[in-house]
Amino acid sequence: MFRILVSDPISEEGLAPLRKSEHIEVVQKKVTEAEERLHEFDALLVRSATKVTEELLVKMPNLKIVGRAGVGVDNIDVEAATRHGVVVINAPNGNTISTAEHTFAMMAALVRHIPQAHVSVKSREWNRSAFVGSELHGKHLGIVGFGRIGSEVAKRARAFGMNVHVYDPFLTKERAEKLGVSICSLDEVLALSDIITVHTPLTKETKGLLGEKNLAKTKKGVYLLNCARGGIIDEQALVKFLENGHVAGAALDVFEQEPPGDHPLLSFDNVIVTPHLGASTIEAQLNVATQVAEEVLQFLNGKPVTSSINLPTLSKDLYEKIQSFYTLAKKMGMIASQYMNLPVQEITVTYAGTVADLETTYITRSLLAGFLKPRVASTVNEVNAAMIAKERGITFGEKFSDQTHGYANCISLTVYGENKTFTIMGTHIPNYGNRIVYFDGFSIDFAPEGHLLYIQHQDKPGMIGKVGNVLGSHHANIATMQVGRQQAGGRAIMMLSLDKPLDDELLEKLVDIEDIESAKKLEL
Ligand SMILES: NC(=O)c1ccc[n+]([C@@H]2O[C@H](COP(=O)([O-])OP(=O)(O)OC[C@H]3O[C@@H](n4cnc5c(N)ncnc54)[C@H](O)[C@@H]3O)[C@@H](O)[C@H]2O)c1
Ligand SMILES: O=C(O)[C@H](O)COP(=O)(O)O
Repeated sequence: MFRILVSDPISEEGLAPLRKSEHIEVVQKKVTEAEERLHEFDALLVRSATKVTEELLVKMPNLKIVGRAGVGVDNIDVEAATRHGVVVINAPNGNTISTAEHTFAMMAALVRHIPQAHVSVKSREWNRSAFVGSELHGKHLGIVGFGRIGSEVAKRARAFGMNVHVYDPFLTKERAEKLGVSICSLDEVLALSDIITVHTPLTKETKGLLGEKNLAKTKKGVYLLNCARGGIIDEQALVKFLENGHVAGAALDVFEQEPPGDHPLLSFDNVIVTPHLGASTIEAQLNVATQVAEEVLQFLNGKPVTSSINLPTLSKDLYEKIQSFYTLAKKMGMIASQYMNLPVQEITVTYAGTVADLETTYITRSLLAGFLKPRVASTVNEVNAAMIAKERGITFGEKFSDQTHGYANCISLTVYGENKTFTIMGTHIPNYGNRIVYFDGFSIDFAPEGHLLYIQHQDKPGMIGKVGNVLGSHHANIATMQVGRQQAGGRAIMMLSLDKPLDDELLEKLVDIEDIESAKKLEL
């Protein structure tokens, strides 16, 4: 049974596919109400209210995936989730239109004083002269952050006859041209705009981006909007600039603390507010819930997720192409880790042939996870493998080569320990499977799976029989056997696959055979 905790209000209709599955239990409860069962859940679905902290992750040792039904993941400690091997996904597109529309509704309401006029009329007043507004037409709109929402706001602004100025340090000239906007510096946007709206994520760089220093660069009488994240416009600075009359008004959907409590901003008549409603439409909620539910189902079925924050994302198509290499790489990592049973400083993966054209980051992560698995007690997977390797002082890198050694594709792994280097090479043969074709100096050909026994010995007649005798007399059945040697009468190897794991006593008996140099078992 796969258990999912839904700790914020998420569209029931969107989650229906999860509820339908008999292998899934969906529990709808706040984290605080589910304290006693936290350790059971495999997945956690949230919006912006639940804070996914390290402390919560520790209480949820079974957690594998956090799904954010929305865009912003600033309520999730992604680094901690990565460390715990927990995949974090979001639903980045589902609420774009709703939030852009909300921004626009706020903008129109702000410059036409609609909320204030509404309250006045409801109080039985009829004061037309108190609410004279301004047109949007012909005004200069500054957009800070030109991603999904920023660009949708721009489209609507142009339809209203506004002049749009955009600041986004990551926006390419080509994309700006395609979207019909001119890229400006932040200072230009501040100086030119009658209205400024922010649509960036909340990051170290954007926190307080519109603070005292930058607000001082804006036009007197500027209107400000924040439907992105509380804190991008510094709230204290905003209070100051409202008090001195420099800022004509502000529309805020988000706050540094939510709910904002008795915040001084709420006492300004020219500040209009909504309680983080940007994504609160039936359509957006259905979209984000559906996206997250589909992703969780994918994950549950061992398929790739497409909107992960802490994993390279893969399309279904690409996943199908890399799946075999992904498995091959993991097994190669596991073999290397067990074979090189000593501290390792460096790992290099070389891709050649058709595999070199694929998303190798994913394959490398799989290899690292396979390598680390026998060595770390905590969960290790593609999500945290790179981080754990780094923490353990293991550097790793990818290389690309033309040398396919006669195969259509080839993955080589070299592991560098203090006094030993180990190289293994694998290939995937369509309709045949994964094969290891080179092992620590020997050409060989075996399938990397099951209970393997690797023996190094002198190439002498009768060695196979001696090994077979010892194994047979202890009821250890040999499924397959591959042999290799560097030269006749020199060093040779056997790679056997057995029906059952070999016990250590038997391993010692094998090493005692004359001319056997070493015997190691490899569990894959
Ligand atoms: N109010 C709501 O309910 C609501 C709903 C959805 C999204 N949001 C928030 O809106 C914001 C934008 O969402 P989106 O989906 O458009 O995200 P997005 O990732 O598509 O766009 C963000 C843009 O900000 C730009 N950016 C990053 N750092 C910047 C900086 N220092 N200066 C200027 N630009 C910078 C990025 O290049 C990107 O183009 C996010 O903070 C998101 O959490 C709020
Ligand atoms: O980042 C988002 O998607 C929005 O802020 C929406 O947040 P919500 O899901 O809590 O409404």
